Amino acid sequence: MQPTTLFDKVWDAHVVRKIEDGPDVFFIDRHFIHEVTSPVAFLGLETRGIGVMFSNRTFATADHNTPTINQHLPVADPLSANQLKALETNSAKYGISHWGLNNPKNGIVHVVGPENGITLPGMTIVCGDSHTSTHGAFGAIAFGIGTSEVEMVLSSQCIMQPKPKKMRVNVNGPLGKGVTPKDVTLYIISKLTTAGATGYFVEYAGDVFENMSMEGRMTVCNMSIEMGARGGMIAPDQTTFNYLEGREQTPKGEAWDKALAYWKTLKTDADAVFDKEYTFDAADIEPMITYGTNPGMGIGISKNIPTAESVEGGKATYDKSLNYMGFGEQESMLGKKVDYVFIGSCTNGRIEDFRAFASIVKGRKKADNVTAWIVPGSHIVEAQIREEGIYDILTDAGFQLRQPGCSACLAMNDDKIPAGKYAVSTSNRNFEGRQGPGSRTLLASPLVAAAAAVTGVVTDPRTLL
Ligand SMILES: CC(C)[C@H](C(=O)O)[C@@H](O)C(=O)O
Ligand code: SF4
Repeated sequence: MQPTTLFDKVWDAHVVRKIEDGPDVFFIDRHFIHEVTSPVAFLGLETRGIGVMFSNRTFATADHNTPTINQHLPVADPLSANQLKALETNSAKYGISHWGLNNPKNGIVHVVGPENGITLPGMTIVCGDSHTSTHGAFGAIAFGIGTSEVEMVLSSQCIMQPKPKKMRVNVNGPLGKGVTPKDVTLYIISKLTTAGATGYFVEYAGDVFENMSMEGRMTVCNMSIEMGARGGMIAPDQTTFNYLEGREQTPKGEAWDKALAYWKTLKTDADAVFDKEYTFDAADIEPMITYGTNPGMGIGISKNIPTAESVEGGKATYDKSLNYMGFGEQESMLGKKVDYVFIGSCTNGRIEDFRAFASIVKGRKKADNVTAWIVPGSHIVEAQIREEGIYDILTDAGFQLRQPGCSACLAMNDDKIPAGKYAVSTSNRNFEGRQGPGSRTLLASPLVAAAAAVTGVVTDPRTLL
């Protein structure tokens, strides 16, 4: 038999119909929806007088427009309130499970799916949201779709998709002190650029990923789309199975054994061929930070901002970007003043991220010049933060814990970084105005965020560990 990749195995198992010279008709196991990209899709169903085909394969959670304080109060912003209401009403109308504000299972869609065992290996998963790639950490094919496709999946549980090309990114060797999964992904994107994986679906392989926790794998797969990839995935293994076993919606008893036997077959065969392959050495990766306005503009924290010649997009893009950020060519990032620190988002809003943040904060104090937004990815993460004593470490240091949501990741809610201010952020995008009009974002890991939060400037976390 022809050796095949993990991606092919999962893809081929879901093709409902092959269309000659056209996209495959593809079955979707799980469909996540949130308040931003679903209202128009539901409106479409209504206009056409059709319903939702598999409400039990569809899951709704509110995250983008939710406030992160006083969630028990009515949502003040009328636009946000409307979106949230629409999600609730549509879910009720079509019998879709809905985790709205104050539901103990509420949180960011890409955090709650895996946490509740809805995301499983070998599945196809979509959501009207680009960071759906996160779920690929479980060996699922997961990707973002547009609102018209949301309508298509709601009504037919299928989607039309051309098969992407395949890329493998290998990273091997032990990771250095203070080097986290976020640094691995920012490093890969800095090497491949934001367009380097356009048209590809990426499999991450090598011992760095084999030794990584599920939280870390989710961070890496989450950021895949920032290098243009359709999605990213990692073969399921014992770490995956341990994470999933016993979660609310994972199969139980005999069904678990049967699922497990199938999941164990989900790996790339030894001689399978990829359209493109990259291999990196873990020893070359340091804690990373971005200095520009796309996620590919990242450097090792001890390095200087590169010259225009070495940057994707050429001098015009480079100058515009540095001008927006208020930085100069060849400057060091270390010591730059920080106004805001944001830890959270579907990239770094899981328990392991708060553990990392607390490991630096413990016994130190928040810097006076820093406003910190500490935002768990879900209520379940929030509960873990309290149970594990992280809450006490944070409050002793002068930090406040907020309630779950996308928060300052994209500022569709009240958490906006003011114009001109610098934010060290554990999220995934540093585009102009992403965290609020005129805001300046430095993407980094939870360790780098913590180091900035206690010193008030960009600081190498290795000096505090
Ligand atoms: C609002 C939503 C459609 C968007 C996305 O697709 O990613 C958001 O989650 C983001 O991160 O920019
Ligand atoms: S946390 Fe950020 S990246 Fe993730 S879904 Fe929300 S807005 Fe998008």
